[in-house]
Amino acid sequence: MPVDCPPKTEASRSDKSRSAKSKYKRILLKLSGEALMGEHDFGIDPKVLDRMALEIGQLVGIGVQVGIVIGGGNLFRGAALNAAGMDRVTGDHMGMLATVMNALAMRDALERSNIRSRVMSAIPMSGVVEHYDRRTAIRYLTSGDVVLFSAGTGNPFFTTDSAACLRGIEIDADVVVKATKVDGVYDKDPVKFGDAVKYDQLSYDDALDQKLGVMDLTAICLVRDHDMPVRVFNMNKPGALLNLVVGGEEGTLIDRG
Ligand SMILES: Nc1ncnc2c1ncn2[C@@H]1O[C@H](COP(=O)(O)OP(=O)(O)OP(=O)(O)O)[C@@H](O)[C@H]1O
Ligand SMILES: O=c1ccn([C@@H]2O[C@H](COP(=O)(O)O)[C@@H](O)[C@H]2O)c(=O)[nH]1
Repeated sequence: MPVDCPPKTEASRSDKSRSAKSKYKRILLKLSGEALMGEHDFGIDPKVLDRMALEIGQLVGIGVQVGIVIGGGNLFRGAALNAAGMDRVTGDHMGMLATVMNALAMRDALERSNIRSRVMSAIPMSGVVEHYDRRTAIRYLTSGDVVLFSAGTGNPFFTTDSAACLRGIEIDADVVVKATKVDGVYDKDPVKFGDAVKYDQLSYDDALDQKLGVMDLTAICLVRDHDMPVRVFNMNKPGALLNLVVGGEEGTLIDRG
C-alpha cells in the first residue's frame, strides 16, 4: 500500500513526534461518542474535540493514513430511545444521524488545525456530506486526507463498533483502534468493579466466550472472521494514541492470539 508524503499540519510542524516512525500505514480509529461530552452529560465539548484533533494531527504528521468512525452515545442511542417508548428503528435512525453531527464537529476541529478531512455518510445526505464510497475513501486516505465515516453502517440494529470494524476491513486498515474511557479490556466492567483485572492481549474467541462488554459481539465476530487486530485504549491519556501507533504497549490488543 503506497504512503504519500504526509501533509504539513500545525501538529506536525510543532510536535516532537516528527521523528517518530509509525508501525502502521493505515488505521481505523473508533472514537466513543460519549468521550466527546467531556465533563458534561450530553453534547459535544469543543475542548475535547480540539485535543482529539491535535492527537490525530500527530498521526497524520508521521504519515499515518487515518479513517475515523465516531459513535453517537453523547447524543442518541436507539436502544435507550426504544426503552423510553420510541420505535426502535426510528431511534436507530436518530442515533445514526447523531454520528453525522459528531463527524461534522470533528471535521470542523480538524480543519481548524489545518488537517485536511472529509466526511462520508452511509446514509445519502446530499448537500451536507458525501455518500460513502469505498474506492473514493481509499483515494482520499492515500492522498493524506483524514476520512470520517459517519452514519454507522447505515442500518438499524447495529452499533458504531460494528461500523468501525466493517470500514476498517473495507479500507484494508492495518488495525482498528478503539478509543474509549477505560484503558483497555478487563475481565469485567472496570467502571463497575474495582477489582477488575486488565488484559494486555486477548484472543477473539476469549472476548466472545467471556462476553466482555467493551465491544459488541457482532463487531468481534467480524474482526475475527477477517483477522483484523483491534487495540482498545484510553483516549483521555495524553499521548497514548501516538504511542500505540509507533508500537508502544497501550491498552489491550485483541487478535487471534
Ligand atoms: N470487560 C470490559 N472491559 C472494559 N470496559 C468494559 C467492559 N465491560 C464493559 N465495559 C464498558 O465499556 C465502555 C466502553 O465502551 P464505549 O462507551 O467507549 O463504547 P461505545 O458504547 O461503543 O461508545 P459510544 O459512547 O460512542 O456509544 C467502558 O466505559 C466500560 O465501562
Ligand atoms: O450501524 C449503526 C450504527 C449506529 N446505529 C445507531 O446509532 C447509535 C449510536 O451509535 P453508538 O455505537 O451506540 O455510539 C446506536 O445506539 C444505534 O442506535 C445504528 O442504528 N446502526
